[in-house]
Amino acid sequence: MCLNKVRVAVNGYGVIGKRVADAVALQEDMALAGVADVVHDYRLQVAAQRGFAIHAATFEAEGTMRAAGLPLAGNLAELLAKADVVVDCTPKKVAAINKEVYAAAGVKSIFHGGESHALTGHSFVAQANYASAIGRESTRVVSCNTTSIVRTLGALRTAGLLKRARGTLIRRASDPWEAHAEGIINTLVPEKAIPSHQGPDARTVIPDLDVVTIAVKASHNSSHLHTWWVELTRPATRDEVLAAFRAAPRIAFVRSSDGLVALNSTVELMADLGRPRGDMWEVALWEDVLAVDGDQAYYTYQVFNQAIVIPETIDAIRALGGIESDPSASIARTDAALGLRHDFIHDRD
Ligand SMILES: NC(=O)C1=CN([C@@H]2O[C@H](COP(=O)(O)OP(=O)(O)OC[C@H]3O[C@@H](n4cnc5c(N)ncnc54)[C@H](OP(=O)(O)O)[C@@H]3O)[C@@H](O)[C@H]2O)C=CC1
Ligand SMILES: O=C(OP(=O)(O)O)[C@H](O)COP(=O)(O)O
Repeated sequence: MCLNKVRVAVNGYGVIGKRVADAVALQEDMALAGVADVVHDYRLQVAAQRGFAIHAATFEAEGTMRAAGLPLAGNLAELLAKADVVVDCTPKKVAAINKEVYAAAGVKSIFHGGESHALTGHSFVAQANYASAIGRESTRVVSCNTTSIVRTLGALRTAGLLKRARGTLIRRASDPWEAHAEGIINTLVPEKAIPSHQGPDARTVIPDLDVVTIAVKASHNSSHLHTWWVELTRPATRDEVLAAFRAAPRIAFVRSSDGLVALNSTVELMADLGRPRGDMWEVALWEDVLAVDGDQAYYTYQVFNQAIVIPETIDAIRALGGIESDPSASIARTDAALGLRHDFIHDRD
């Protein structure tokens, strides 16, 4: 570590990588060593404008990036030489090949939800298992959907209320930047396997969760929506269930009565709040769409997939870097630096 700051490299400057780079730059205990990628279009040109040190991730990319006029600071090996931790944000299945490269360079590595649990043997959601990641060589920040599942079911579990949960995930078809290249129009596409992979994936973080998920791809690109039916350990009141969610980090209540009636409403709200890229890092849980009937609870929330894993990634860097042993302290530090809220409209604190 350098002057007690963890030096962080980001490999893959796409939807997740560019947000990780910005978030790292905001942390007082981290320094962004640079970013690497293989593309030379507007995405990396903007990174150059932001003053980030840009590296070519492959030999082939070096020539095309130079030819496009990108100010290259070096190759991937040179980036790794000035980093303590690398966050791999390359596309699914590319990342796995990189693991040995990182290990050989003596750099700790963080992967994302497109990779398997087996790649690192540890899957990360800060509020659930930060402590077991401290000092590890690598971990995997689970996907956006799985992160939301662990945050919300973890909240009910911490309150002693969770028996079993069944959820339906209505997934966005593509990310906005690539909507021209792939997408679904005027239909819904059920995922072929039940359970969909997110429920089992949540068990890589909390092994004893009784959870089943079904997923459907829909023809929008803004974010995901989950509906849940949860059997509680005992009859409870609506207020008790709300209190369990309120006590957990990174869950923000939204209300239809505030005009927040759909996925696009919160997307608009984030823009109005001046959030970078309109990002929502919190799970947005509809307070007035939550019902409890004896030992059965029903609720709905939104997962802004492009940003929800960013706070977790920052905490994972702190855990692997070994600079913070208290999970709550890391979560608080991350959330303050990024500006997470418990409620976007009303003062809940
Ligand atoms: N998108 C999302 O909402 C979420 C994604 N994730 C996970 O995050 C990870 C990254 O996904 P995402 O950000 O969406 O991916 P993107 O496709 O948006 O970005 C990946 C970037 O890495 C580049 N790249 C391709 N090959 C290499 C390589 N060999 N070395 C370096 N860079 C390379 C890509 O270039 P090119 O475009 O040419 O391929 C692209 O610029 C995945 O594991 C994904 O599952 C997790 C939560 C949410
Ligand atoms: O939206 C995502 O990726 P995608 O490009 O596979 O749709 C997030 O990584 C969530 O993926 P998940 O559906 O595996 O939880």
